[in-house]
Amino acid sequence: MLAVHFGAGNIGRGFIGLLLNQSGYHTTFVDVNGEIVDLINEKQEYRVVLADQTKEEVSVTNVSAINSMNDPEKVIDAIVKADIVTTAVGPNILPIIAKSIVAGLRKRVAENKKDLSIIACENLIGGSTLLKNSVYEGLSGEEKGEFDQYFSFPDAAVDRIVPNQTNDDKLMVTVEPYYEWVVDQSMIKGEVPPVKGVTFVDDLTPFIERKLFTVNTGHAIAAYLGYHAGMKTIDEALASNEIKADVEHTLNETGQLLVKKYDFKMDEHKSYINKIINRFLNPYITDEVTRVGRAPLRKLGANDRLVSPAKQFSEVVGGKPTYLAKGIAAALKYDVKEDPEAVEIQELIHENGLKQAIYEITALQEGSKLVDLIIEQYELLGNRK
Ligand SMILES: NC(=O)C1=CN([C@@H]2O[C@H](COP(=O)(O)OP(=O)(O)OC[C@H]3O[C@@H](n4cnc5c(N)ncnc54)[C@H](O)[C@@H]3O)[C@@H](O)[C@H]2O)C=CC1
Ligand SMILES: O=P(O)(O)OC[C@H]1O[C@](O)(CO)[C@@H](O)[C@@H]1O
Repeated sequence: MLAVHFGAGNIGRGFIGLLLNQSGYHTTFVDVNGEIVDLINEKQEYRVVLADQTKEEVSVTNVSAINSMNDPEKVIDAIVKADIVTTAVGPNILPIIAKSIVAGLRKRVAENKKDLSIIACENLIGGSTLLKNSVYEGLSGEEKGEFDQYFSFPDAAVDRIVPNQTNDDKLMVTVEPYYEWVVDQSMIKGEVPPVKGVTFVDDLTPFIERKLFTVNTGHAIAAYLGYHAGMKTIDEALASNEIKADVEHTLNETGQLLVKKYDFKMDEHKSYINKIINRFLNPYITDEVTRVGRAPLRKLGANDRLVSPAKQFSEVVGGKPTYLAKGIAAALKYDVKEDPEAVEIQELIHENGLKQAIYEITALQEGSKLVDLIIEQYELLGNRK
């Protein structure tokens, strides 16, 4: 079996590539990082090491890689032959890789007409659907009909913390032991791809919201408040009782929302929250606040981990989501010079004023009480230490 995976980065090698290998696939990674591509082709294997006391090491074999900048035709041919296509490139890159995917799928329709699932493993709601929309953009009506017949873009939720890697061995990836990969099987046409470790469900929404609004919300709050307090890493941030309490209060807000919306049991959800906070505290992982807080414009988007639960909290639970608003305010103050999205946010605030910038970034509407709450928290936060 052949898997084509876009993005040979941390999650690509450390999570998706690992499970594909353990499920018996040969994985062809597609990436634009020439050094990583060459190393994968030279070594044909890499190591994944668990970040716990065991430091257990697993070897991932049966791998190759294509540099999509140099060999776009090879990518197309790999898609024609693939039994599954997955991605972990970052949400902003999905429209870029859609171009090679559409070319590969067109050739596949012409040559073998076999069913194929294309699964985006990114931190967002409806990632595969977003990729599908980009793929379908340039198709004729007839082509859309053919693609609908053979190709599925099931949405997925992926959860495993893989920090930036600092190993001498450039292919080795250190990962936390925990993982969860949930795929919406109701969106799959034909056979469900046999990937060990994937949970197939008929309705992904509760799973993706539970994960995004707990793991990713909690992590983002720790990152933005940590950065604001002058800290470099997540463990440093959570060593502050004040920030840890802010994370807990925020997850209590998202927890109230999730419990009410999906009828989760409160005690079970509280255990889930505790498990997540313990994952953030993993002493075998050093995770930079600038990695976890990266791309703040995306993270402040209407459907992402901060604004979406804050909006829904007011509608579903009622009352003020004070701690979510504090996290949003901290994200608006995140001014890392090396992060283009952080720079853009600061420019928007500078040029248009805070209120207009919030409307533009979050798509919240004029008159929203949440905007007033965010501004209140923004002022309370003061200057960065
Ligand atoms: N690192 C983590 O703990 C987790 C990350 N994710 C998600 O996985 C995705 C990837 O994240 P990471 O692996 O951390 O990032 P990363 O930066 O380590 O990996 C991204 C890879 O995509 C490659 N890439 C960029 N443009 C490309 C293109 N046009 N074609 C092919 N490859 C391209 C990069 O060269 C890089 O190797 C993101 O959406 C992230 O939200 C999800 C869960 C956990
Ligand atoms: O990958 P993103 O969406 O930029 O955000 C970083 C988040 O992703 C993770 O890497 C894994 O879910 C978390 O560590 C963090 O919450």
